[in-house]
Amino acid sequence: MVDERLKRAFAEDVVEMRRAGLHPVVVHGGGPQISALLDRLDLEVRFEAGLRVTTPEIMDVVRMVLAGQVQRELVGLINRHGPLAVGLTGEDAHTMTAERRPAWVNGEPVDIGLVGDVVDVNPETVLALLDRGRIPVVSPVARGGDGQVYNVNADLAAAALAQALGAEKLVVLTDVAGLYANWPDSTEVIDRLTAAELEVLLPGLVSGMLPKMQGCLRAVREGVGSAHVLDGREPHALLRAVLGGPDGHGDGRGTTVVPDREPGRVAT
Ligand SMILES: Nc1ncnc2c1ncn2[C@@H]1O[C@H](COP(=O)(O)OP(=O)(O)O)[C@@H](O)[C@H]1O
Ligand SMILES: CC(=O)N[C@@H](CCC(=O)OP(=O)(O)O)C(=O)O
Repeated sequence: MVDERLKRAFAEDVVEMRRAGLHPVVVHGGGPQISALLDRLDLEVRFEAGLRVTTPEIMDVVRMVLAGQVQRELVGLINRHGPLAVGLTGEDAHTMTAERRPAWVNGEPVDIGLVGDVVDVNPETVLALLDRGRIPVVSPVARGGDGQVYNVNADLAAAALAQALGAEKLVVLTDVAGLYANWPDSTEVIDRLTAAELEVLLPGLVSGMLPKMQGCLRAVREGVGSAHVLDGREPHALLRAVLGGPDGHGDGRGTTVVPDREPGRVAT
């Protein structure tokens, strides 16, 4: 999402999915763009357990960059192909409600400020947009029952929305080839694992991969058919994973997380 060519390819893929009769919903991030503006404003850029330490001042910047810059840009790129994309944040029509998310580092709780966990999703607005043939583009910002606005990690927001929509797939794009088995010592990608296998690996995961895989686990445990971590540096990785492949069910790249018992799979 910081490379013009890749951004255009992503928008094309989403439009192609729509044309193929699927109902894509985009939840975007923007960590690098937020960090760049914080730097310019001389505000601290700090992450704990893969989540940005978010003061009220930083929250204003997060919301401005996500809803005012990254989301607008994606909506614009998709809409080059027709009147398709409509942007919203989790705040709109209470699409997502958040609660302060605690973080633990080495077993100790750390204060990461206004970081939220999605505790409730009202998918009505997203469903209504899908019904009208639109492509919802959702920024991961949500209000709490306390009226406070929270910064939600994009992967966790996507997982919560996928769960509430009963999505067939959660697809997460990142800047590596997938979940590496032995990061940072090796770049051998784990191509497929079950929810139970992922649960075992989770405590050993660090930085941005932790919320990403927590999101994948949550999604497949809560009814999403499968979750995929793909290399977003490869143009059209999304379309290949969703429509490509000999069986029309992905091209086998990246990491796929499947529920513990896949529907239709016969136990042997
Ligand atoms: N096991 C792992 N496999 C792959 N990447 C990992 C792993 N553990 C940590 N990482 C780091 O996580 C990063 C992806 O997370 P993040 O930067 O938050 O991604 P995004 O911006 O795509 O959400 C990778 O660039 C890599 O530095
Ligand atoms: C709580 C938290 O960390 N929120 C993220 C929201 C954006 C995001 O998730 O962006 P990426 O997908 O590019 O990482 C942040 O402030 O960076």
